[in-house]
Amino acid sequence: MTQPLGRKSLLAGSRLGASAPDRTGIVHLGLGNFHRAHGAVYTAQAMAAAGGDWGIRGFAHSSDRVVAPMRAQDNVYSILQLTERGAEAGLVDVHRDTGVAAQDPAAVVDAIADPAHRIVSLTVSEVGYTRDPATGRLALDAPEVAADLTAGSTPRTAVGMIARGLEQRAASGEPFAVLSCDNLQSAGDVTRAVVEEFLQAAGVSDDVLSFVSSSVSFPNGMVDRIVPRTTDEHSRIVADLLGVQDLCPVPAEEFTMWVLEDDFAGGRPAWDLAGATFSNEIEAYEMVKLRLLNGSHSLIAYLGILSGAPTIDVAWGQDFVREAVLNGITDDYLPTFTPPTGFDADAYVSELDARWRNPLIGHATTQVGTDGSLKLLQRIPNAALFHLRRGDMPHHLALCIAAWIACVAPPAGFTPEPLAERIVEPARDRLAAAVDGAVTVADHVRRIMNGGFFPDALAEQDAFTVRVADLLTLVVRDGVRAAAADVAASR
Ligand SMILES: NC(=O)c1ccc[n+]([C@@H]2O[C@H](COP(=O)([O-])OP(=O)(O)OC[C@H]3O[C@@H](n4cnc5c(N)ncnc54)[C@H](O)[C@@H]3O)[C@@H](O)[C@H]2O)c1
Ligand SMILES: O=P(O)(O)OC[C@@H](O)[C@@H](O)[C@H](O)[C@H](O)CO
Repeated sequence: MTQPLGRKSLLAGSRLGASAPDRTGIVHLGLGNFHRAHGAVYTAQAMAAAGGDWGIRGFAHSSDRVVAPMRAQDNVYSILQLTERGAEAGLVDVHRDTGVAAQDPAAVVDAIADPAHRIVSLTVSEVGYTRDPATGRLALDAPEVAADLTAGSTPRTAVGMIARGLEQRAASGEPFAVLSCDNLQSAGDVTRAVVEEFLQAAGVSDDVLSFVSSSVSFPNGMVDRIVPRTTDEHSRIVADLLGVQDLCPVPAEEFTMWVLEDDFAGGRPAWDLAGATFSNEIEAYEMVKLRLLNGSHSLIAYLGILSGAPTIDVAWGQDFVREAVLNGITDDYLPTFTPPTGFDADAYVSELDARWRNPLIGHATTQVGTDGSLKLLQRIPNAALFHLRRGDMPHHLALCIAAWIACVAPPAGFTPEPLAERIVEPARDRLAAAVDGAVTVADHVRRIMNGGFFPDALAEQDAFTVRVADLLTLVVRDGVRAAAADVAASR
């Protein structure tokens, strides 16, 4: 009989952060699995190595799915590391308080304003930045942003809560850092831009704007660890390994990486002692991660879903997927950026192969394929434009978009594998409205490419739209393997 997990229970395995004080120095927005297996672990390790009042006050965005079990076990939880050698579990004890932003958004605003806190970190997913896909700027017309900007309202979006928190904080003048840990290109710069756009639209004083520009830093960074959703099986393995019943364990691969700009206006934990790298080459690291890993991940996911593969390792085990992805890395991604000093592309790709092959991870293709309308923006347009502006066709990037459309906005008469229905796609209704009445696949694709789902610069590239349409036609008529074969033959 296993006992419930909590600070007072008998604990087995390694426990990170056990000696941490109760004071909190970091506010975290987005208490999902990634933060709990990445930033939280680095912070616990940094505190174990060097101390500091860096305990985390964590907020989930809207549901208590994670918060309720976290609270029931004193905010302690386990990481289940799924390695080629088998599973290993350890406990993380670094969250000192948890809550749900939607239930008490004012608490988030106050926590950001509280001078004791020196960092707000974010894993709110690409959706959480409330940006307009066509312009990349804060979506001032989106109903949730407009509501946050209404005078006297309590903000509910992540950007609104941060902006109002900084507005309050300006009174104390205490320096602060806003640290995005989402898969965004130039994550810090993007976050600063949307927060400042919010403050300007809200008509705050010049003093507040000058506080944010001079005393609040928005470091850029690259985050990497594959962290799937938790299943009952993960809980069972943790119970076996640790002898405790954890209600919210987090499964994760062994690999972990964090590269950051060292620009924390109010100080930071000793994350370097926990294995994080501080570098001035963040953009280069981001390119490697967002294009080679995330861009390829999307292609594996959509080709996998269209061929009935439920997980990344199963999709990756298919020759046509491996061929498309590896050729896509060589032809379409690697030429588009200057990698960081000392980067070894062959070694990186071989490590990716091992990570995607890991059968214990069970990373659902539908999880990776979720929110594609926002994720693909980080992974495809800039790389595609690099080639198109030189007169070259990035066939694999076109294939990725065609496969995404086949999954989430299939043309009339085409029904993708049932897995496709499990993809959470916030733009599904808008996509359906855009293609309503389309008579040909070419028309279907043109309406999407020109419908505000992609940056205008990509929408203007007619040849790319035509190539996406050709590939979608092949998917519909002959299947996804035929489309991938056409891409292979076009190299
Ligand atoms: N899981 C991974 O492998 C991984 C790896 C690297 C980076 N990331 C980054 O972390 C993000 C979260 O991943 P996860 O695995 O924790 O996912 P998750 O589904 O467990 O958590 C998503 C989090 O985003 C929050 N969120 C969702 N919509 C929001 C909105 N509109 N506004 C504010 N918050 C919102 C949710 O409350 C939740 O905390 C990813 O989108 C990605 O940017 C994840
Ligand atoms: O995390 P997302 O939702 O942005 O994208 C899904 C995957 O591509 C991603 O989670 C990777 O697993 C991760 O970025 C690896 O570090």
